[in-house]
Amino acid sequence: MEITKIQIEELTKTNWKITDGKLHKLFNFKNYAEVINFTMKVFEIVEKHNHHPEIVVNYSKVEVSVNNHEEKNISDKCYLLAKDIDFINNIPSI
Ligand SMILES: C[C@H](O)[C@H](O)[C@H]1CNC2=NC(N)=NC(=O)C2=N1
Repeated sequence: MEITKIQIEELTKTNWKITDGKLHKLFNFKNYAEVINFTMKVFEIVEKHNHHPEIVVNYSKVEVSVNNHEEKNISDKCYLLAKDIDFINNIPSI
């Protein structure tokens, strides 16, 4: 099922954006240790969701992008994954 406008509005409040047809968020951290800690937690929940985002890892930031591969759209699975990633990160990034 495709993501709803209400779900998009909700994710916008925690700085998720839609770029190139994907749900996208940049997470900032103090250092690489924090980056890896966060990324490992993301790997864990991704397997539970069976929905796999693109993850770009940098020294102090992690970029997460997700869409539905076949339909090339953003679905409720993307929404649920984004919510869970926010949950493990706890504090919304700028
Ligand atoms: C067969 C398998 O469940 C699907 O291909 C899943 C796996 N992980 C996925 N991850 C993402 N991001 N999009 C998908 O459409 C997708 N499809």
